[in-house]
Amino acid sequence: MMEGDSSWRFALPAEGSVLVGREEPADLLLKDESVSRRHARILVTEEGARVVDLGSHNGTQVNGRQVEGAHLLLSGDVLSFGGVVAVVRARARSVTVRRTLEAERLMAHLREEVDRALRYGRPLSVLVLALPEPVSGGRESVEALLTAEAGPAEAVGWLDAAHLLCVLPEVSGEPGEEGLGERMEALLAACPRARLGTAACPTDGCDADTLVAVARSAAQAAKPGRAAAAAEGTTRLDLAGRSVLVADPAMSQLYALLRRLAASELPVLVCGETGVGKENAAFAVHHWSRRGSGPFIAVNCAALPEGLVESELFGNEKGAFTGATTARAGLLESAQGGTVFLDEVGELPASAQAKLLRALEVRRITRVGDTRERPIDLRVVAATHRDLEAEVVAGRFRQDLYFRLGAATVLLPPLRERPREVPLLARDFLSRACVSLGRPELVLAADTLLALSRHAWPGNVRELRNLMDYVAAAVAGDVVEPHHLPPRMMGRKGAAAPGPEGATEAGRAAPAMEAGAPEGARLPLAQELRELERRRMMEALEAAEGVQTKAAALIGMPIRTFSFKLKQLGVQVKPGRRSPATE
Ligand SMILES: Nc1ncnc2c1ncn2[C@@H]1O[C@H](COP(=O)(O)OP(=O)(O)OP(=O)(O)O)[C@@H](O)[C@H]1O
Repeated sequence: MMEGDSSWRFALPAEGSVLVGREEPADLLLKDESVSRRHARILVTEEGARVVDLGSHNGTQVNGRQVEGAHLLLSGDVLSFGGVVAVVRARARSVTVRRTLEAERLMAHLREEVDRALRYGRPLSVLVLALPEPVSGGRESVEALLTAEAGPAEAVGWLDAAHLLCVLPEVSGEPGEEGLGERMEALLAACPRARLGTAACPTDGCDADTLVAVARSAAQAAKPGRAAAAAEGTTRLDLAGRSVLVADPAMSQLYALLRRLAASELPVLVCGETGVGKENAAFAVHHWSRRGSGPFIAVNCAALPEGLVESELFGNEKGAFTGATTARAGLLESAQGGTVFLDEVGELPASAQAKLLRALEVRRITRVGDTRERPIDLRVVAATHRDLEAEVVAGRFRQDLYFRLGAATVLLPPLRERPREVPLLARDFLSRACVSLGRPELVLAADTLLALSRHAWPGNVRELRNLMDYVAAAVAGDVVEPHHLPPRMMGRKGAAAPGPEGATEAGRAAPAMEAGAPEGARLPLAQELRELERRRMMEALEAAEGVQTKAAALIGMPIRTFSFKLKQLGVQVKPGRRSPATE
């Protein structure tokens, strides 16, 4: 939820009704003036969650469109109640979806297709068509076209009044690919102002909700009458040399909030688990603020040497304590004109908390051992992985300081709740690690992407980055296979890793994978089969002098599957010559 200057989280019940409004007895109580007393109702049943506007003054919108009737919510939907914005995040469904409504039936079908694609290593893509307006004429012409064109294995239908979903098994999502290119052209011919977005499994996601969310943001990024692939729904922020990838809809909203906050002088409190990207968020506030050209001083409050916390923060006079041989400016003073980032602010001892509060109130500091006050001109951005409110209740953190620092609070979601960003960040970190080691690029095998998508990431983005650094240094071949990943990433006896929200129906049914087998140990059967397939494909390519159609025919594999698998194996066939480049 993004309300005013802060973001927070609201968990929907597994089943029941949630009244959204500005006054009691609302279950989701919003203070923003733009919200009506009784604004909307969210109904959660085993068929999913739906939102209904209750005749509110400023309306309820989903993805920028006014809600009419009961609107089904999908993961990644951006929901607004007046000026309050929420991003919908689906938890894994443990209940079977009753196949009554079109969108639910489609999603259930997609789940089955994702399962099949992952289980048998088959290509699968989804295509989302976003209509400029939910006009019935456009809808009918698209429907007529689809009925005439749809292949037997394809499923098509409306996600909502403005979004059409096509599930395309055996399509890998390559631009201009046979089957996909014509379909997109035909759709755009029927609906010239629509936007198209595509996403492929497992490259862009390993579960149905993620694939649809990715394809929808790609469609949003496309120009009217154009198509965009998943990568175009991703933003790379270049913050004075720091590169931050943002693809998850909640992260996009949060970065938009950070940009708005940057324009003010408010202190910002960034909350989230360790390694989730809090420092990047703090730096973004600094970079986009009028202080952007000033210093950004990051202070890890948990790492300040005990007994020296105050002199480190506020500086000291010569002789203030044993060892203070010279007068020294503290970290706050060195952030003059810029921003001080107080990481792990919850770890500050009580005396430093009191002194910090005073410094922020009077905008002056006093060095340890000094009596003079010195003016400071800085902005504070603090971060914590703790629940500071609970720390206040427990008497470990000053309430007045909490109020001061937390004027605007931004809660960053953990990586396991941003499934879209896992493959993106993994590829990005891996590619950078390869460049810095001066080695050729590595490719993440489909099963490796699947394992990454199921991992719970307790160390969040940092854990993923470290893993990719390790993989770049340790893997000798061209492809990162699941057995290259550390054993903790994989479940015992082939069970999926217990990613609490990440495991899907498809995931649970996927084939067993084991990792971390010692050298010389037998490979799991699935992997042995992949090795064999790879060898046969390479032999066939050699025998066919690099001509893929011939090679595929030699081993009796459909050409589409052959080129999809080559791509997954990281074999680049030069255009024109069509011969493998990596063997
Ligand atoms: N969206 C992103 N794109 C690229 N890199 C990222 C992203 N988010 C985090 N990282 C990288 O992941 C690592 C951890 O991020 P960061 O230090 O910001 O996390 P943190 O929440 O401040 O961690 P801690 O809780 O330990 O202080 C850094 O190397 C950071 O650059």
